[in-house]
Amino acid sequence: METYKEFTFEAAHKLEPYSGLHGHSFKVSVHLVGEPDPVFGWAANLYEVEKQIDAIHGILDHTYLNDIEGLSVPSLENLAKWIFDKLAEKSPALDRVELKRGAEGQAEGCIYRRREAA
Ligand SMILES: Nc1nc2c(c(=O)[nH]1)N=C([C@H](O)[C@H](O)COP(=O)(O)OP(=O)(O)OP(=O)(O)O)CN2
Ligand SMILES: [Zn+2]
Repeated sequence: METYKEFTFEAAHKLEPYSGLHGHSFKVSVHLVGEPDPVFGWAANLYEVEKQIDAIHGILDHTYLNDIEGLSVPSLENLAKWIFDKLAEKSPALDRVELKRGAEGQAEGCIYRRREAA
């Protein structure tokens, strides 16, 4: 069983030497897997996951990502891993984080999976 929760945030960044200061709408999909609860069937209670997501949203939304600790180089890949690591601290069922930026049909993104964590 796999459960997911999406959230979005707006943020600015730069990635020298490839891009100067500019902004994006980011979309994040948080996926959770595990043994289903015998009563509710879920591997993770979204009510609990949403609390963790709200905390991360509060750190990222309407910010300059380069200024956030651990995000001085805010590529898609580093940002997906940063979100994964923050959520994994309190969400043992976390399996992967999918991160996208850009309009539907033109989006670019990356997926960070638990098994990549060393
Ligand atoms: N694998 C990755 N490659 C690159 C990344 C990345 O995050 N992962 N990032 C960049 C630079 O940021 C590049 O300059 C992209 O700039 P950005 O504005 O973020 O994206 P686009 O150039 O595609 O512009 P749109 O706003 O999406 O039109 C390079 N490589
Ligand atoms: Zn960018």
